[in-house]
Amino acid sequence: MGEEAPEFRVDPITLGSKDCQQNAIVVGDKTYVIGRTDDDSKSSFGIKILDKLTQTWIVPTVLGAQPPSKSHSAILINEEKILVVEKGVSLNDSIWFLEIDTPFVKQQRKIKGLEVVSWSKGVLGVAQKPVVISGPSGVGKGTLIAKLMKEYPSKFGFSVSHTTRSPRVKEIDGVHYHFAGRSKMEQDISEGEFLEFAHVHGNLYGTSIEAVESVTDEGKRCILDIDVQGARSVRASSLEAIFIFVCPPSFEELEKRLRARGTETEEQIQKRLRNARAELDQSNSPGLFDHLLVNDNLEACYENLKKMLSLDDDHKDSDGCFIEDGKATACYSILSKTESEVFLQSETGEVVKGAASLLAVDLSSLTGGAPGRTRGLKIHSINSIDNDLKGIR
Ligand SMILES: Nc1nc2c(ncn2[C@@H]2O[C@H](COP(=O)(O)OP(=O)(O)O)[C@@H](O)[C@H]2O)c(=O)[nH]1
Ligand SMILES: Nc1ncnc2c1ncn2[C@@H]1O[C@H](COP(=O)(O)OP(=O)(O)O)[C@@H](O)[C@H]1O
Repeated sequence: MGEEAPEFRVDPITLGSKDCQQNAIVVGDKTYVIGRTDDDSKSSFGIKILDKLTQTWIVPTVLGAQPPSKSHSAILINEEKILVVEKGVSLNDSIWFLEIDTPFVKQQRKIKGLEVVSWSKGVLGVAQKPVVISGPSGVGKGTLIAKLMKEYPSKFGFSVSHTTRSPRVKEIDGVHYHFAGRSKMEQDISEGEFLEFAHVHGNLYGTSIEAVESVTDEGKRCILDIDVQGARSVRASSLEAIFIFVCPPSFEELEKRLRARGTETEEQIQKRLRNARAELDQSNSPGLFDHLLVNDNLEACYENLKKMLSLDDDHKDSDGCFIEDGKATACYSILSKTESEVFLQSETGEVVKGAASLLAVDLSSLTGGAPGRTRGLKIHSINSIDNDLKGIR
């Protein structure tokens, strides 16, 4: 256990009304005041920053879904983020990060030219790596993914992309794609809500962070069907994934499949075939794809895909990391912190079933962050008698 970090000062202050609880966190020349405010019976989190140099208050633009705005305690984790622990909600919903200077916040500050902070929800456990599947139009990506989802409905979940293209006859909004208007989609991209986006065959396509996170929240492994540009962007992002490129046995067979599918006009088919050549050329880009999969015989190809996925099966499902009864209402507040752990104490003093009156939150292997989730939290009980991680399934 390390020493208390001396440079982090936390001054929880409770102002006048019991409806307005605020925490002041000092970070260099700035003081972040995080407070619950009740306006017109609607409770929300207010955030203000006092710049000590200029003695002025700044109201930042706040990105991300905010915590439930019950009572809370807060502590500075490092110069990038503040941990906020909510009381009166389930333990699974109680851990949040207010990002004040992460790479995402820095980028958004630059884009907007404004002071920005962003919320990110803390999630226990690590998830299995998402699977990115790319390949030319008509090669059989959708067919392979549909087979996988049918055979393993509780193991895999599909990342539903946004697109500005029109729906095909059998496509359902929200299931195959989120069919979106261009201006709204462009605005959401500029707000930082997308993991990646690309112009493909004349339309805009993109993966929202929520599309991936919501699958992962369900404890499923996320599958992304995206083009090569998208795969490149995901490679460059903080999302660790495995990348598979599906190739046709020949260009002639690709053309045959595309025509047989009967979903595109001749002009659209020609455009897809032109783009297919470029995509096939890029499939060998060094360091981009982990696996090349030839889709000749469908059943044989599907078996190969399954083999590829089990090769990467080193991460266990995340449900092993949840505190038993993490859905029960909890009332923890921050007690202290070390380099990598924050200690929480139950305010009611009573032991929540499966948890404990004293918890250690291990922050050493956090991944992700605003505007999605911060994953990789580990929580264990440190009750004096019961020090054996009782309560961790
Ligand atoms: N970059 C990116 N590409 C996407 C996304 N969703 C779909 N695509 C790709 O866009 C291309 C066209 O998809 P679609 O219109 O469904 O046509 P299809 O490939 O002929 O079935 C395919 O290469 C998809 O992999 C996305 O969210 N991002
Ligand atoms: N191995 C295969 N052999 C023959 N036809 C295939 C094979 N895989 C897929 N198809 C067919 O090819 C067409 C294109 O497949 P699809 O999954 O829509 O491709 P993509 O999603 O890559 O655009 C579909 O009509 C599908 O039934």
